[in-house]
Amino acid sequence: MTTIAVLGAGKIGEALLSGLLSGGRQPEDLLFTERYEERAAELTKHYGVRAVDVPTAAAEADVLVVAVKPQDIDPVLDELAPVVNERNLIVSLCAGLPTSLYERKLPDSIPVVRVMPNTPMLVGQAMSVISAGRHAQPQHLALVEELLSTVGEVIRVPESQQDAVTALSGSGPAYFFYLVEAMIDAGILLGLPRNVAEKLIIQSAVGAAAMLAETGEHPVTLREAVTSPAGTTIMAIRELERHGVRAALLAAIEAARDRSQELGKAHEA
Ligand SMILES: NC(=O)C1=CN([C@@H]2O[C@H](COP(=O)(O)OP(=O)(O)OC[C@H]3O[C@@H](n4cnc5c(N)ncnc54)[C@H](OP(=O)(O)O)[C@@H]3O)[C@@H](O)[C@H]2O)C=CC1
Ligand SMILES: O=C(O)[C@@H]1CCC=N1
Repeated sequence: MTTIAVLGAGKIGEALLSGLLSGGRQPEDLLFTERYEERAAELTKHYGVRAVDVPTAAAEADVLVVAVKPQDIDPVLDELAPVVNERNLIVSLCAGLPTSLYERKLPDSIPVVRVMPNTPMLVGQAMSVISAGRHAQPQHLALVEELLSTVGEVIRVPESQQDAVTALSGSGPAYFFYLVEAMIDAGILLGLPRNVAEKLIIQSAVGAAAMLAETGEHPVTLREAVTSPAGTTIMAIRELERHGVRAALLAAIEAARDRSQELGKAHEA
């Protein structure tokens, strides 16, 4: 069985550990590193997974998943450089960081796969997007695909598309949560009790997502089916257009893409 070490078990690292366990991996096949002992002890207690240092992770694990913030990558690379070997595959989850950064800082020929996952991984519904670095072979991509397919959907894209992917699906769940939060506020504005507003909006979101996933219909067709002539929905759509919501989304996602590019540039040679 492949042993996987998660370097930096924060929000996404923990989601990965939790998702892999729910997907059938055994705690003894997983390892993690963490900066603070208290956090490490908490995770070990909860998941039964062992906390280790970086040399132990490199010696025992086949796959090293880097899940620290991009701003924290330098010390991790310094720790990894002397201990990684040809049996390790590096999988980077870090927004913006190119595979070339790892290839430059780590010994020759270490295979690197860049992945942009998202937090629905916690419930087995991640969208993970993977790209091969210079030394990653088809078997490395296949291994990463196999691991991540236990926690959601996986597709491959050229690495040049990863900043856009980060802005769309990496950050994407946050936009939906923001929308849900705003719609619940609207329910409060209209005088509904909070628990009722929450139930209505969350089930509407779940139902809309299921229709998108299961009918194969275009979102425009699905929206048109809700929008009756001279009815209620078109009045709401007119206000969304008047307030520039579509333009705001385009600008927001472009800004997220730009930030991903900037995080990468901060680590250029
Ligand atoms: N959150 C998300 O939805 C997604 C995040 N990502 C990417 O995943 C990465 C992690 O993001 P996220 O989980 O949100 O961030 P977090 O800050 O929650 O997680 C990072 C974790 O790494 C720990 N850490 C930092 N440096 C080290 C180190 N040297 N050794 C061991 N552990 C260390 C941090 O500890 P401490 O708390 O002490 O700093 C923290 O627990 C980022 O690169 C991000 O771009 C990708 C897709 C989605
Ligand atoms: O906000 C971030 O930078 C990370 C990357 C994608 C989602 N969260």
